Formats: sequence, C-alpha cells, structure tokens
Amino acid sequence: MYFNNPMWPGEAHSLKVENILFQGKSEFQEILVFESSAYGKVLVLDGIVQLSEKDECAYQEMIAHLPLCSIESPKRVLVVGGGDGGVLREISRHSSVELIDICEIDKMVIDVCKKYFPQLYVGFEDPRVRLHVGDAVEFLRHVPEGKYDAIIVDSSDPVGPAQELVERPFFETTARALRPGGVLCNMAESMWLHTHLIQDMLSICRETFKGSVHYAWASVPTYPSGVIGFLLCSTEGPPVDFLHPVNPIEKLEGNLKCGRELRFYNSEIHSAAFALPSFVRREVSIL
Ligand SMILES: NCCCCCc1nc2ccccc2[nH]1
Repeated sequence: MYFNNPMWPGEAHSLKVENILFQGKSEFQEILVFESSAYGKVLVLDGIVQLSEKDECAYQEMIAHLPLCSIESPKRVLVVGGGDGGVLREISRHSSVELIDICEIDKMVIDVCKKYFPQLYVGFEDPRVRLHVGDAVEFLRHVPEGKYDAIIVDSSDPVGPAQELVERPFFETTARALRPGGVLCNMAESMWLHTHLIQDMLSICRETFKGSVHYAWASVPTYPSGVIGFLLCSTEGPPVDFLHPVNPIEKLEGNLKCGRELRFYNSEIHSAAFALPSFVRREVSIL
C-alpha cells in the first residue's frame, strides 16, 4: 500500500499489506486497519498512518512521559484525542495520577481499536479514566480554570477533525484549564517536513504560555521522514525544567499497571529528545 499525502508532498511511503482487517468511514474520517508484513497491525486515518504495533511505543511513551515526568506527582490529566488508548496505557503507569479525562471526537476510532489493538485499548480499562466523546474545544469550555496538572494532545494532523487543535483559541483554552506550572504536550509533526507549521505553533505557544516552551522529537519509522515532534509548554507558576525530569520514570518502573515494560522511553532518552539539529534551532528559533 502506497501513502501519498499533501502532508509530505513529493514523496510516497509504502507498507506491504498482508491483509485488510477493517475499512470504514466515520462521521469525521476514513478508518483503515491492515496487517502489514513488517510492522504488525497498522491504523490509518484519512490515508495517514497513526500507529503500528511495532513502533507505537515510541510515540505513546514519549507523548505521555515527557510531560508527566517533568512535574512532581501529576494528579489530574486530560487527553485530547488519543482514541486508540495507547496514551492512557502510558499515563496509567503514574501512580500519583488520580483522574484521567479523555476527550475523543470519533467514537468509531475507539470501537475499532478495542477490536484490533487490545494492547493499546487496555488504557481505557484503568478505573481512573473518564471518557468524553465530543469536540475538545467544546469540552474545555466547561472545564474550571486550573483544573489539570497536564494536558496531552494526541491529535491526528491538522487537515481534518484536528484542524482546530493547532489554532490560537485552542491553546488559550488549554492554558486556562492548566494549573500554574501545569504542562501541555502536543503532537508537533516532523521537523524535516513541517518547520513552518511548527514555527506557527511555537509562536502562538510562546505568547500563550508564560512558562517555558520546548520542542522535542523521537524516531517513529512508520511516520514519513521517520520522526515526529512534541511541543511542551508550561504555564506561569512553579518553573518546569523539561530537560531534566523531576519525576524519573525509573522510580515508577515497578508500577506495571498496564502489564508491560517500557520499550522506548527512559530518562536519558527524555533529555536527549530536546537536543535539536542546527537547522531546527535556526528555523524554529526556539532558543
Ligand atoms: N495521533 C497519532 C500521531 C499522528 C501523527 C501522524 C503523522 N506523522 C507524520 C509524519 C510526517 C508527516 C505527517 C505525519 N502525520
């Protein structure tokens, strides 16, 4: 199967398909699940690979532990998107967490992942999880100010239902919903392909979040260009040092609520993730 997409013009990515397991169209997007030869089962939304069994650990572990290991004892966490359940699985490792709200707009994604990706869907079985099916902008409107310690935006690309999740109003509502010194972590595309989009997001975040704003990245082979980025922001308040985890995951290692060991994230990978190539430092003027 060949993946061409305006998100990566001029290049195509392909995965050998063993068999198609599900093909459907929800109210919001096309949903495809297939068994690949090289990466296990693959979830595709509107023609864009979201995860594969083999490399989902990199994305799910990083997007969850980069924020949660940067603050002491996170208690209340909100996940925007994340309907596959993988981020929930990772958050559940943090025993200090008492409440995990998740707002996913597309119920069909959840139902499909329940059937085809049990090792991700397991995240929904944690008793701390409260599922809200709907639009996150609407959900956040009714959230009291300063409610969450961390907000994780595990969105798809801003070319469909996730378009509004990279715009200023959304960042402003997330900043309001975070406590002082609270942290936001967004999926932030590829530094090889999307420096303009990253620059736009960074500019909005630098005005909206008075704490610190950092860009981190990880290797995810099934994503075009082989990397994916994360935008980490903290609100004004107790300073957050994203580069040196205050809540090292090794401390939680014994807490295997989700029944499996970490496969990608560790404290060294955490700090290394913020080291940026020179072209990125220049183009996204992060420093
Ligand atoms: N919600 C899971 C992550 C979604 C990100 C998917 C993704 N990964 C990409 C890499 C390069 C270009 C576009 C991309 N879109």
